[in-house]
Amino acid sequence: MNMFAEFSRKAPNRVFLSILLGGVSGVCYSLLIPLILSVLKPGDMRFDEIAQAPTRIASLEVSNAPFAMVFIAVCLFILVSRTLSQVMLTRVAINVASQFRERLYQQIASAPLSALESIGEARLITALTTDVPRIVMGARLLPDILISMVTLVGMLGFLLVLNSDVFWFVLGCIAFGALSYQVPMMIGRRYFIGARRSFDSLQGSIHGLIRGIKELKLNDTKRQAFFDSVLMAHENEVRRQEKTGNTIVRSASNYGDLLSFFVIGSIIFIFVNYRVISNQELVGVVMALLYVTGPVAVILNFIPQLSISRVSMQRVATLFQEIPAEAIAPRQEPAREWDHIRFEAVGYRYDAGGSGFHVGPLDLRFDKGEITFIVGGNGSGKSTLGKLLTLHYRAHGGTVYFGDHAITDESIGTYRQAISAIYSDYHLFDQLLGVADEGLSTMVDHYLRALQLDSKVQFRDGRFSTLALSDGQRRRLALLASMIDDKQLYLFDEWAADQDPTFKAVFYNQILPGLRARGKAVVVITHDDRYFDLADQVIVLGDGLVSRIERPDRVDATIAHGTWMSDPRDADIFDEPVLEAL
Ligand SMILES: Nc1ncnc2c1ncn2[C@@H]1O[C@H](COP(=O)(O)OP(=O)(O)OP(=O)(O)O)[C@@H](O)[C@H]1O
Repeated sequence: MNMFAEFSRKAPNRVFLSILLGGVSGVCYSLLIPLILSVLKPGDMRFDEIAQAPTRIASLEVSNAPFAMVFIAVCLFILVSRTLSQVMLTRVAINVASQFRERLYQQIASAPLSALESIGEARLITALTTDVPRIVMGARLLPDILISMVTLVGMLGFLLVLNSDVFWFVLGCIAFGALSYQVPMMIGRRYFIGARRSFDSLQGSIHGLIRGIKELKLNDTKRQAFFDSVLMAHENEVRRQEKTGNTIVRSASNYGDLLSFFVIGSIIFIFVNYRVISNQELVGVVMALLYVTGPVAVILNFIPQLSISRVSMQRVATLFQEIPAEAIAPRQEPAREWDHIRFEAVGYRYDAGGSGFHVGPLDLRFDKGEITFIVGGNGSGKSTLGKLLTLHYRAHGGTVYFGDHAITDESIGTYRQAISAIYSDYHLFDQLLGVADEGLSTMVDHYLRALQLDSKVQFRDGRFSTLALSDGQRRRLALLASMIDDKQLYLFDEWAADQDPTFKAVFYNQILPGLRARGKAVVVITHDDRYFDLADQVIVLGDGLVSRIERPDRVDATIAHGTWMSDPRDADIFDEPVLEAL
């Protein structure tokens, strides 16, 4: 991916105009020297005649007034055109960066969950927070580099007019300098690539530090080991690579800085002995070369930074390639009515790069108006089955039916809309997104009371007043959001694990039966064997396969405990004494 090509593709007109302005500004910049020389050397045939007598302009005596005016005009023009060029190209750069991020957001949102799980959070966050700003930084340098290049070309043109021998000599020196400068730059770039790669691991360790702070605080030995062999190992690796890369690149760029002086020295000490050159020409050449020192320094100093940007550009490009688009047809069929979900020989295997764990083949059925418990030992494949059921994972074999409809690329998107799931690694948003406003506050307040959260959280202007809650309370708030969604299939992955016994009972004896009574298909991944009787079917998993399916004689908890967790949309239950049934 070429940064300049990307810019040109995004905003060709503006990029062209800014290059034009940058180029013109560079030409004007390179015209300043002949202009000054022509004032200092009146009578030189190469330059126009200039006025000798001072002219009064606004009580100031000005020599060579016409030249002075041209000089000021050129300076002002440089100021305006350069600024415009920089501002325009920087704006394009900011747009490109923002579009990069947006493309990443879109790609993340439309990638299969399995691909995101295997890429890992650390890499995605680093791309968004480190690589994209580096790309912008590189883009911001482009106008300066461009202007300096044009100045350099203009100055070479001036040398050609002055003395063609000098021109060829300087050109040869620049070619040699540029080539000899490239070798260390390439080596330095390798170190930057290495540092960038190590940065992903460092990011992962930083996550470990922040998320694992509680464990680390309780164990000094563990903390020390984590610092020595994980966090600081990555930190040192990044530091080492960046230092070495910078040392090489800095040395090369200083060498580049002095390039103009090497050329000047070669001309005044060596060249003059081999070719005829007048003193006036020599002064002109030296002035031109001194003048060009700045632009050369800009080009050479900014190139290292550009190479850092290029590394980031490549990382983002690789990431784009690694995140596959999910196989979902752009036009989705409307969902048909369904009363059950059926698995027919459904199988799923984690990539060989992951655990290689395999689930299935599974033949299962989940009915609306029934509660299914999925039980089994740790690692038996319960959550994997859950993700197959909620259509987050696509089966690698077999077919998932919603009613009589086999899920395909053309329908998976619409059938997903019928599902609400709370996984153990759920994310709680501080607002209810995509829900109609009408009656929302009343409904949320009802559920807040029912879930005993009304003294902790308020719902105002579409947001929850706080998410600073206990684990169990946060999970209740996630349940509230799920209830508001009012879907047809509910999946709870160990939802009740961190609820107190009272609320656990509420969940199993009231919330689940309430959902069943409302005709939802309810699937619960659980270890709470005390409540197994409540289920219509219990699927026992072992090592990715169904060990057995039980259908306990259930107590109809809905009838036993009323409609405590009913949807306020269904009935007028606002006056019901909450938890009275307990
Ligand atoms: N993202 C993943 N990448 C690779 N392998 C995975 C991934 N997630 C789970 N696995 C593998 O699949 C197996 C089953 O995991 P799963 O989460 O389905 O088990 P579970 O029954 O829900 O366990 P638990 O009761 O501990 O939550 C695990 O042993 C693990 O080897």
